[in-house]
Amino acid sequence: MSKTVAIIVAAGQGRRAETATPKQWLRLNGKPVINWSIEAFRRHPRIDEIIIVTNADIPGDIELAGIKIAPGGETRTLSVISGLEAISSPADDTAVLIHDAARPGLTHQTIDDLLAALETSDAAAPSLPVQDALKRKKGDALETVSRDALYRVQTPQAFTYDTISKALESATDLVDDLAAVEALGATVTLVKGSDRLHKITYPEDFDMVSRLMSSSHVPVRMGSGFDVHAFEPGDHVTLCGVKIPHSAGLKGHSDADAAWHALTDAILGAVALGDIGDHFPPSDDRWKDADSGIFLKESQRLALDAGYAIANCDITIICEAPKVKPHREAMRFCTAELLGLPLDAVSVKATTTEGLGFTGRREGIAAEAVVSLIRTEG
Ligand SMILES: Nc1ccn([C@@H]2O[C@H](COP(=O)(O)OP(=O)(O)OP(=O)(O)O)[C@@H](O)[C@H]2O)c(=O)n1
Ligand SMILES: C[C@](O)(CO)[C@H](O)COP(=O)(O)O
Repeated sequence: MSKTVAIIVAAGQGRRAETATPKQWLRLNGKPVINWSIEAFRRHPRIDEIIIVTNADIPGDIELAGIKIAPGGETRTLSVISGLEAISSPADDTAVLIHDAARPGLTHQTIDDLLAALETSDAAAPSLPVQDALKRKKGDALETVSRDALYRVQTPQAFTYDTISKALESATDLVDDLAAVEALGATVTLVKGSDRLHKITYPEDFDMVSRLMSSSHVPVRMGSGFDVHAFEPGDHVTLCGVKIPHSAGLKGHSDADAAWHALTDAILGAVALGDIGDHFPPSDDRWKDADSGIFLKESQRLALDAGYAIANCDITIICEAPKVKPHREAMRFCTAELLGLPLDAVSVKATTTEGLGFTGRREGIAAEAVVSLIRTEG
């Protein structure tokens, strides 16, 4: 597949949800409903382009960097067509994932499953079995409908560009996008859907989706991080943002601040958002010689977006030299100031390994960090 594009349709009025502002712009578990899907796509390594379809003025707290906006249509289907028209230089085999903004519970597992299914099918979608008994009204009577081979189908629905653009050519109002390709006899794979992908449709859905997405809706979360950098020729090391004179430097793509890297990983770990390498890959030139304070601040922002604030952190630096103690207060101060925390919420400690191992042989510095986060709302 040449590239992968995510289209998030967000041009609906949300009438059934009965809210003054359409549901996709309301906050859920700490951020706007649509942000959950934007971030799931943005963080997925295979998504090359994201398009949001809407006519609304998008609220300022939605991060739109690198996202294209396409105009909404009268119906969901017309909005999807508008999104398809906005794709930059599509090829026949461009993979297109079409997703409802109203389904915030998207996970990378679903995206992975859909893209894998698309390798061998024209289309793929997440689906769930029907659990309840199904009845059809026949006048005043009821008849039972067999559940065999019946599925509830969710979004994202995945297609090759060639398949979906042809299928929707003259469509105007379909129940979903699969309906268009089914009519052409295309091959469709159903992958495992999930309860947390439930669509917010009615007022009670907000609460239900919030709970489904927050199996981790706990008041306190913990995270731990660990990092190592090797020595190289140089005259200082940077730890917790403080330049410490030394007979060697630390080797790394960024400023090699092992202490702040460990703390960044601890924060990301506490909210299960991957690790520093996922967000700031060493292959990205933007992070060459970067101040690691950027990574730390961003991890704090991501945690806040997920509804958690840093309560306290404890960093341990492991090396024979340089001596950390004379710089410990500056390191605490620098960390507390960057994160806007009281000084007594930041601990920095140091230890040697008694001459043992790579730190004992003075080949590099290791750092570990533990952090606790507290819920900011809900
Ligand atoms: N003309 C439309 C209608 C719907 N949608 C989007 O399609 C998704 C699924 O639609 P639905 O839940 O029906 O949303 P609404 O149309 O907003 O809801 P309602 O039917 O209750 O008004 C939503 O993300 C919605 O914003 C869209 O982009 N353009
Ligand atoms: C596209 C969809 O979300 C797939 O389940 C669903 O068909 C939308 O239906 P709605 O009636 O427009 O909410």
